[in-house]
Amino acid sequence: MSKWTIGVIGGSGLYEIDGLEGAEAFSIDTPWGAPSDPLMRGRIGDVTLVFLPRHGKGHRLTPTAVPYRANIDALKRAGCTDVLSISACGSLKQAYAPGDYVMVDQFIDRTFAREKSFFGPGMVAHVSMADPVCSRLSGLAGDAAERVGATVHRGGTYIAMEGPQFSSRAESNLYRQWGCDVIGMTNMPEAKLAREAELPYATIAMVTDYDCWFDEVEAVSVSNVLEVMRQNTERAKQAILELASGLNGVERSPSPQGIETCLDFAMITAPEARDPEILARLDAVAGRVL
Ligand SMILES: CSC[C@H]1O[C@H](OP(=O)(O)O)[C@H](O)[C@@H]1O
Ligand SMILES: Nc1ncnc2[nH]cnc12
Repeated sequence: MSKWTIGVIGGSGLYEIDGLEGAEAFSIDTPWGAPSDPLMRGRIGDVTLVFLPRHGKGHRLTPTAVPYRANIDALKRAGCTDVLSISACGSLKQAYAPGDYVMVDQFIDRTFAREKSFFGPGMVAHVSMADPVCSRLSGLAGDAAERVGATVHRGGTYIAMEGPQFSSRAESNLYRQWGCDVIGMTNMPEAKLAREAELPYATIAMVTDYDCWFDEVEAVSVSNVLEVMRQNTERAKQAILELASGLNGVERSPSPQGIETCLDFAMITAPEARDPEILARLDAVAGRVL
């Protein structure tokens, strides 16, 4: 029977998870450097969870400095079948209030100072990002969050900004005009890299603030983000455990969107033109097809 191994990337305010059977910390080195922190593996029944705090324990890493490639490669090497991100975000819509969860299904990537691909000169690949989120994982995570009492909005566009500064009011209003629902600094290039690694990815965007467009409410600051996260972290942890409990004993079939085989249609470099050094670095991410 095929089992679930869910990688969980914890965002701001979520640096560890407890309540797992057989929990053990472990380190993985990758061809892309070290991940943000040692990983933690544990089980709920026959479901394995692998936890990684995105910014490292103590929140050492800026959104720009998060080693996104190493993190995704490490989760792949750890045997993850799926990756769930938990992220703090600002709301760009009045109806998405602080404390609510948004099950993001689209992204706009406005980051510009990050490595965004495992591929490059000597091994070129173009994966589709038309549907960047695994709808099955997102649906299951949203259901689990609802079961532990969260207000969950299904679907939403997350705009990823470079940061680390928050947006100006003009930017915040522009993103609203673009139809974005929430804003954060980390889900790109994470979602792109997960797709390149053929890992179904979903994110629970936990609204912590109204950014700075809403004149009736104080503009975002770290202290209001952390205050909402403090109230919400326990529920986020419960949602993760509830997701795993719900999948205990459930056979895992491949993602209905074909994400685990997306590299079949993505690689374009002729075999004789491939650079062996890059191929060696792709052993975990693209080993299935190389
Ligand atoms: C502490 S507020 C800004 C910070 O929070 C979000 O991070 P994450 O997605 O890891 O929860 C946001 O993207 C910024 O990095
Ligand atoms: N308003 C906001 N902008 C960017 N990242 C955030 N993370 C939490 N709130 C945010």
